[in-house]
Amino acid sequence: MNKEHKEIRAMIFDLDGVITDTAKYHYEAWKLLADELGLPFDREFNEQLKGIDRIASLEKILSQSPDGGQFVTREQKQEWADRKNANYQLLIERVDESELLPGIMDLFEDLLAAGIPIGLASASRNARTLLQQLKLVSRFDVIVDPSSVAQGKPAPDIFLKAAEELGVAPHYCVGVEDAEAGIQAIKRAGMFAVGVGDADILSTADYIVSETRQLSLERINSHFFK
Ligand SMILES: O=P(O)(O)OC[C@H]1O[C@@H](O)[C@H](O)[C@@H](O)[C@@H]1O
Ligand SMILES: [Mg+2]
Repeated sequence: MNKEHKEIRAMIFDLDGVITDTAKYHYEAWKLLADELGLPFDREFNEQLKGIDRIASLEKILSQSPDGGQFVTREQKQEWADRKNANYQLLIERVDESELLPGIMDLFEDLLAAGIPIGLASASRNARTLLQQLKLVSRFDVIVDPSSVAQGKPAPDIFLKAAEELGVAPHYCVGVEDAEAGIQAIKRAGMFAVGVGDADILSTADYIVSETRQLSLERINSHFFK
């Protein structure tokens, strides 16, 4: 592709840990369940669960048990996943606009002013509820339902679906993520990946900031054009 014609035509966001700090509530909700099941679980292990859907996350936790969780039935897994989700829904009940991460609203304003559409590519089935609580639903041109894609992150499906629904070719899209699995998904989709968080964990991103307050359209643009 001719570099001179390269420009950002869409920005596609993850939700948990990028727009709002719900990543901490996912951790707490899994921790409660893991403690009940007597399974080891800490913040370091939790890093592997970021971006990963509910059942796949549970399976990773169960893989820590002596038999690797291989004899757990589908029904039992569903029951535990539902229990984690009930824990999580209690924790997010009171989330409102005050829990928007710093700099996100300014970035959305800049995107709006520049006419760049915004998509949501969250693995969470609670995403729409959270966007409602954050009063953000109308900000998004596209919200992909994670149950509508065949494979979760790190597969590229959800980012590709967002780009398709926005009508923008992937190489004109920027994806923003706080999880390793999410960065992999963006890269596999052929998009420019912005990582928010630890540079060691997100090392395959094209541009990394440690906090959302450092995100700006101008800075992302200057790296996109490199
Ligand atoms: O259980 P939910 O709300 O559908 O979320 C699925 C996944 O959504 C992702 O956004 C989170 O990073 C994961 O931690 C979470 O497991
Ligand atoms: Mg995330």
